[in-house]
Amino acid sequence: MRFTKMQGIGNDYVYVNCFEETVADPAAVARFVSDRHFGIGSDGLILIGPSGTADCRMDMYNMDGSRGVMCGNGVRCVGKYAYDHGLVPGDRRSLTVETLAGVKTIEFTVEEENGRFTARLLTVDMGEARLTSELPEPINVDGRDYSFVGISVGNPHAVYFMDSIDDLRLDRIGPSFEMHPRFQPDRVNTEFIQLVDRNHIRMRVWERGSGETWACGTGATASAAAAILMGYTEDEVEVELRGGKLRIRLDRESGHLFMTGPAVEVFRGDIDIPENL
Ligand SMILES: N[C@H](CCC[C@H](N)C(=O)O)C(=O)O
Repeated sequence: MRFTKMQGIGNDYVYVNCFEETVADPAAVARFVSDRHFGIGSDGLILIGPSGTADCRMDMYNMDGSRGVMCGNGVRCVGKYAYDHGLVPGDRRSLTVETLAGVKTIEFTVEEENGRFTARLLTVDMGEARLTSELPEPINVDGRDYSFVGISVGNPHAVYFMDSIDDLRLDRIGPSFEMHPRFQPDRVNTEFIQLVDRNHIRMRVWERGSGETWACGTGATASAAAAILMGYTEDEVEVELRGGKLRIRLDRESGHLFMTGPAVEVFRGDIDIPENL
């Protein structure tokens, strides 16, 4: 199976061009390729395929093989892949990607790299955020009291505003937030936010199905929406994550949130998928 390894501020996935390849059991392949010791190493698997309603389609699978509805860092990389690999005409500076959370429109700038034009900075219309909790809602996790803001941007997020986030042992506490009864049966992506000022927040994330990742585009979008809703920030927020920074902007007229960030191709390869996955 030919693949392309790409990352959006450190949130790395294995991408497969399903215009050319067929992946019979994406959940099993996601678990196999994501393994950082016995596979390629990634936060999951993303399939880029044909669409009847957009320039292409994105299907995203977490490290544990569970299917995600939407992936912010992933859809930027899909946009870059589609442009760089000629899935759309070279004079385009925007394209559409079909996802389980609807068709997303991406605008991008193009740079010349090694004599080729390539998309590097991309802005995604992430649509509207939907509040899924009280503002905020109290919760007890492992005997400790917290409060969270529940936000859906197609996929579910629970946003916790903390005094500090660097000392959090997400490897220990993350599963308790993901598996808390309040968020079953779907589980939830959990963001821990430290406010810097009215235009900057810092974020760490424990992702449903992937654990702590170095960035989460939908999580950054949900967190900015929560911070704006709570009155903590202005309508444009820089979100600093472990792997880099994203810019989230709320357009009050449309109610849509726009996420801007980079997308990088790391390497290409070919891997034999075992029969008995
Ligand atoms: N890393 C992704 C989020 C994937 C969400 C996935 N963990 C789920 O909802 O199951 C992002 O950049 O938005």
